Amino acid sequence: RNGIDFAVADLGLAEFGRKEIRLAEHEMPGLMALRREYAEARPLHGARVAGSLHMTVQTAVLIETLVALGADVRWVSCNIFSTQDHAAAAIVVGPHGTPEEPRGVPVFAWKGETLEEYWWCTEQLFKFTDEAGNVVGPNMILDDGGDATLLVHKGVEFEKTGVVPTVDDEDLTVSDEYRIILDTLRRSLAEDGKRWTTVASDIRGVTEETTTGVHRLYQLAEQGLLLFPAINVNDSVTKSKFDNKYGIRHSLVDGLNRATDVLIGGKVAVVCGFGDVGKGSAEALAGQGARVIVTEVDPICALQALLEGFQVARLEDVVGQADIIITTTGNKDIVSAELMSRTKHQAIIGNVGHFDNEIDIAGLARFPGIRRINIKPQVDEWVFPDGHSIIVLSEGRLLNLGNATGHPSFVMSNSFSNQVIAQIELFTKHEEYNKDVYRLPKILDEKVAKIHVEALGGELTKLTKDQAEYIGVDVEGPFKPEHYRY
Ligand SMILES: Nc1ncnc2c1ncn2[C@@H]1O[C@H](CO)C(=O)[C@H]1O
Repeated sequence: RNGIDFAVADLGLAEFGRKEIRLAEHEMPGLMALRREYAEARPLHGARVAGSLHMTVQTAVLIETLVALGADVRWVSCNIFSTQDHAAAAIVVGPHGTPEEPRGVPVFAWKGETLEEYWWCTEQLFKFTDEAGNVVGPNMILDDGGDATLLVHKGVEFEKTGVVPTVDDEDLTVSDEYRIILDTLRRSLAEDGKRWTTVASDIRGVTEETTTGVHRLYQLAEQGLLLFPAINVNDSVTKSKFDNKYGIRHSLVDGLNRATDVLIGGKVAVVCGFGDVGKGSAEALAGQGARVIVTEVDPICALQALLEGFQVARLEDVVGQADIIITTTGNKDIVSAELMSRTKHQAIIGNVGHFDNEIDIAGLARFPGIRRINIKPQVDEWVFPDGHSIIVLSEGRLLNLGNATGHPSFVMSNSFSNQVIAQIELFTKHEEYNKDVYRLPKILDEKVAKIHVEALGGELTKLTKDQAEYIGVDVEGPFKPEHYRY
């Protein structure tokens, strides 16, 4: 309808979504400041931004900021459970449209997608139309976890040989999801053997939201396979030291409460990983009165956990004591089916790492005699033959977004201010960048922080020139050397 294409759950939810977007704007001072700063210049005019990032109310404010700066946008969620349908509807309808005449942004996302639907949605990202009505690709990617970037890179790889590899149906090491990706690319190769090569040639760069997606980018860069420049937004200090830590401190408990309403106080909670996300998770659970045990591979993070007063142990040694197990590692194969078979009755197992490979759901489903009882959407009870059961949240996917609404607006304002700055940087100065992974300069990190300090009523102290010289910095910053760890 009205020329824009979309696939969302229910445009009738748009009015509700619009109300929550309006309230969220007040809580996202960084994005609103960037709209004011760039309203005239519209630096993203000509940008065609393909966004793969949880379609939430907070992301809706990000999308409308990109549009306010001149961008043409298409959007999907980066997770099958994280879409907030009322936010998706409001973005499609737009601030001036109606459900009958939507005039917003093409969105392909709904809460509860199948994996096949998820990858169909992701494919739609790459189908912009130019003024003449021709299908053209994006010239920017905004990614969270790297699935959009992966599709382009795998597509180009297979177009080089003209072959998409086949995988043995019995090969358990190949995930169902990867089989779907291969099928998607097999179909597109048959339709047009140069499609993804053409798409990649137009892309000026990608800006990546999260730890896991950043790992993938560094791996591609190290292998010399990165097809376009990338900005690592995750490692802006005002992203990872805020969103990853204080965002999860808010949304983990929100997810646990909405999913199970189990009292956390007095229980034993095992937090796997003590990075930024693990730190926020442990603090939140301890704040609710849980006795927190941390597992870690990194002695520095383990020492931090010990000095915060947490026990540090191996999961296999404490799994029998745990009432709640939360994975935050960004790694894979953390909680095996065998370990889950040894938990207390009705122990809660959940993940807040980006992908669903931290908890072995596939192995759990193959456990002899296992029974799955769906309690409600994104809450499953798995009953072992011995009669004890576990409660698994969001099928091992991000429970803060699957069982709740993710991080709150104020903390996402910090993250998304970095996203917008990074999009402007790569779109307008892409010739200055090689096919490598970059971070934003500290002075921009401090700019984002300053907006949010002032929004919370914080009063910054001014350095005198003498003091600035004494510590070897400029009065206006940056205030720390590159190697400083916050
Ligand atoms: N409410 C939210 N809206 C959009 N993205 C979010 C939200 N909460 C958390 N995230 C992001 O989700 C990724 C992990 O996929 C993060 O690193 C966070 O920045």
